[in-house]
Amino acid sequence: MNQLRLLNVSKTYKNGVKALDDVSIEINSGMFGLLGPNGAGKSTLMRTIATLQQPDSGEIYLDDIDILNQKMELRKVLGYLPQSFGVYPKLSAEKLLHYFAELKGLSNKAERKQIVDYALEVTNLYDVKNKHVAGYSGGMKQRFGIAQLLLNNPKLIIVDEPTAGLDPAERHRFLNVLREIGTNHIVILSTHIVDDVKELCTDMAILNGGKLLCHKKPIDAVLDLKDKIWGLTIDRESVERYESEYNIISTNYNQDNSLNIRVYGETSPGDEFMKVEPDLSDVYFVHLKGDEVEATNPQS
Ligand SMILES: Nc1ncnc2c1ncn2[C@@H]1O[C@H](COP(=O)(O)OP(=O)(O)OP(=O)(O)O)[C@@H](O)[C@H]1O
Repeated sequence: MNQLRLLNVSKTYKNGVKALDDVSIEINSGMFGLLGPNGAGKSTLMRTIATLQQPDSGEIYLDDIDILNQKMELRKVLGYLPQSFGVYPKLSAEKLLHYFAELKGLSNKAERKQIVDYALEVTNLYDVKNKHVAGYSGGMKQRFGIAQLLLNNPKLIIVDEPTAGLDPAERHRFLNVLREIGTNHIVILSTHIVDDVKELCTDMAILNGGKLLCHKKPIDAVLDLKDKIWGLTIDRESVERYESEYNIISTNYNQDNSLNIRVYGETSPGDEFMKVEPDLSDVYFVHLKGDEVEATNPQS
């Protein structure tokens, strides 16, 4: 069982943006979702763990590897899929993987074939292994990225917003690949898509403005909101009035002139509201909203 530990990690960019603000967290084997809006600091955190940039302060350990001081040790057991990656030559997926495996020092042909076949199978690319990677769709390229990092037999896999540009079918396939490898590695998936975490992750944290707002199993985080989410359908004209009177955490427009609002409250906000089952989106919005309120009234 592997464990990643971050202790008081902070980073302020030269322009004054505090991208990481005293982040401490422990992450164990399995699928971990790091959820946050654009600009939350997710990429900064992923790149820092991947040793691609240095924090201003803090410590990071993967088991007994001191990541910030033993970069090469970490890189040997790391698989990192960045938000966007390079251009591929016109080579088949299989040839390219053999080439990468050779670069990694796997000189024994039989061993190399075994790991390349495994990587192609896990990522569902075996049937298209003879096609040029340059001609792959976005989703296939993402899966190829995973195949490539599996050659390392990594203990820690980091994927930074991998589903952002994928169509629903490709996204589904990609998540299935992650699900498959998540069982025996630490896999950290950064995303702003709540459903990615909902469908996949056994543990998660929410990051906003460089701060960790919540670290919980999705199932427990949803349970915490039981009996605290209230729904109501209103017409569009009344939106502003409800917004000023209630703690609305999300709104969903219907095809007619109405919209469904969801309100957070320990008790019913009013007779017209109905108690609704909480879901992971509620968890996300309740935390982001709470953070916003705290930022405007820091002393309360
Ligand atoms: N090299 C940099 N120099 C200055 N500011 C930066 C730099 N990189 C990121 N930032 C800022 O730091 C904050 C966090 O950025 P980061 O890319 O880590 O967030 P993110 O959660 O990954 O967002 P996104 O989903 O948009 O990629 C943002 O305000 C961003 O503008």
